[in-house]
Amino acid sequence: MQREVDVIVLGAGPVGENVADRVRSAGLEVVIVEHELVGGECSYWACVPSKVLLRSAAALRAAERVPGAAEAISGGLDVAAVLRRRDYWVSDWSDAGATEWLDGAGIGLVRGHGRLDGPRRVVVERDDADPVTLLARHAVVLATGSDPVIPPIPGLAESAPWTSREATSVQQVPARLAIIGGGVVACEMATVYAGFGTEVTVLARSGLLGRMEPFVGDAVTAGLRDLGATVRTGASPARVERDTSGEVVLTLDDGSTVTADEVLVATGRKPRTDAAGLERVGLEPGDWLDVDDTMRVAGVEGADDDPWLYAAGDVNHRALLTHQGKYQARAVGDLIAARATGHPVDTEAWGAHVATADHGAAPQVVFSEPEAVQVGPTEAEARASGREVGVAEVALESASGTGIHADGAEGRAKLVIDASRGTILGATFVGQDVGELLHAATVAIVGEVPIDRLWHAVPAFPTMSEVWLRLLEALGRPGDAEASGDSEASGDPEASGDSEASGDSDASDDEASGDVA
Ligand SMILES: Cc1cc2nc3c(=O)[nH]c(=O)nc-3n(C[C@H](O)[C@H](O)[C@H](O)COP(=O)(O)OP(=O)(O)OC[C@H]3O[C@@H](n4cnc5c(N)ncnc54)[C@H](O)[C@@H]3O)c2cc1C
Ligand SMILES: NC(=O)c1ccc[n+]([C@@H]2O[C@H](COP(=O)([O-])OP(=O)(O)OC[C@H]3O[C@@H](n4cnc5c(N)ncnc54)[C@H](O)[C@@H]3O)[C@@H](O)[C@H]2O)c1
Repeated sequence: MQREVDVIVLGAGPVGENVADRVRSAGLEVVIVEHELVGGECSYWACVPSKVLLRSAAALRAAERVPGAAEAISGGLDVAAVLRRRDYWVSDWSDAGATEWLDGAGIGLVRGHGRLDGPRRVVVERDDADPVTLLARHAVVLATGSDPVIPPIPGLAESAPWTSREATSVQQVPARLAIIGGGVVACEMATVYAGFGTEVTVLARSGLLGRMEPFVGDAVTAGLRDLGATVRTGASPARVERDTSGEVVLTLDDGSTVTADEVLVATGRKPRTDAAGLERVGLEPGDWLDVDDTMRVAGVEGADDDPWLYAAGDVNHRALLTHQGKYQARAVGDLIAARATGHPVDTEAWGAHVATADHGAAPQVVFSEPEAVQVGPTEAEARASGREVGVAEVALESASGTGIHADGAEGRAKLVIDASRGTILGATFVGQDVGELLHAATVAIVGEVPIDRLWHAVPAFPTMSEVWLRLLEALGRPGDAEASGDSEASGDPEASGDSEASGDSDASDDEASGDVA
């Protein structure tokens, strides 16, 4: 069977769905191919279940930190209720609702495994029917996502390790969980399971969250230890074995052992391109797909003057984040539609048909204990790029809203500045509920808002956002002779109560630094 449509999208994760939605909204005929669940990794085994599993314990901890609310707590976390809430959010791993949405949007669905079979041609192998060949009049978009990597540690693959899938779809919570890795999945899952009362051991070969500012890893290490988790940095498993009793024994490179009921591998991702027919268009199966800012795949045989193959989301490795993949999807979907319908194409930086923000303006929230968020480069990355860099770093509790939010709240905030242009390059926050502080930083970076103008963006009193004011103070008032080298940031003169929690000026002085190098 053969069918011709305007656009074929391979993979119905959040990214594929958004590409299909954009081209369909422009009036094109689109078919999406999915071999598992419509909604993809994010909806059933990643973002959604992980955040639901994290939320209940975070809410409980938040209440414990506020006198008056704390006294009302009459028990511990109800893990069964948390799992039930997770089951609701993943629709019991049914994609009936998602397919209904596709139907309503006029997007065709072909269930089965799709692979490229030449230019503009996709073959879909189906379980319950003959293969179907799809031909695209305009474009094929690969949105096939990524899979977890299982590193070649002797015995690991044979020990029935968990990946993020088992960790997020758990029905029986293990008493002991060893986690290999120190990245985002490791930190979030350590937070989940420590919150459940599991004995968690994190084995990180370097520090935690090593791609963020160094103080982030320190804060999350301390936060996880406060939850009762063991965090071992500089620890690498040399051998893993599941013994006859079902226990997993990890022998580390220093000869010590860790025994657990399950071992979670959280050591990064690989592209789902090994069985996508890449070899039929001159690409290497198993590789990440190299794309330009319009998501056009580089190196496609015979497509130099006639682009037709695009890749968006995890599979292009620009940013392994749902929101960033969906942003790419909007850009490429609109680009394909514009080209197909003869409308102007805007591929200049920050234009409608490019994903410019992937370079240096992609925000990430790590929902660990405490939360850790970042947009743009770290100080080290900015310096390595050869820019003239300034920094401001203050304690989160220098804003009195932080202390009101939760007793004993602590955290840090840092801005990385392009000192020659007077704009923000990067921002990092760590502390309870800092996720909601991040978008202001993203807006300032994308908008290239001059720091002098940011003094007029007044954060409301007494919100945690007043930490922005503390950061500006650390950089110095516009026109101050020695503005940017000032290492003193004042606390909040309105604050009262315990100086450590409220951001009293004395408390914050030695916590703040402004520096231009
Ligand atoms: C535990 C965990 C938590 C996460 N939490 C967050 C978070 O909080 N926020 C965030 O922004 N990101 C988070 N991420 C990352 C996020 O899940 C991914 O960035 C996102 O899922 C990528 O979307 P995608 O559509 O590119 O790929 P996917 O969601 O993986 O979807 C790809 C789809 O393509 C299908 N497919 C693949 N190959 C074929 C083929 N040949 N034929 C047919 N169908 C195919 C797959 O079955 C799948 O449905 C998390 C990741 C993990 C592992
Ligand atoms: N909240 C969020 O935004 C969120 C949550 C979860 C995952 N994600 C995305 O999913 C992606 C995957 O997350 P991840 O945590 O698997 O990857 P990661 O790249 O964040 O971390 C991988 C970790 O594994 C370690 N590692 C790698 N190889 C190893 C080996 N052989 N032995 C021991 N340790 C090893 C690394 O040092 C690192 O600490 C991330 O890129 C992230 O963007 C996002």
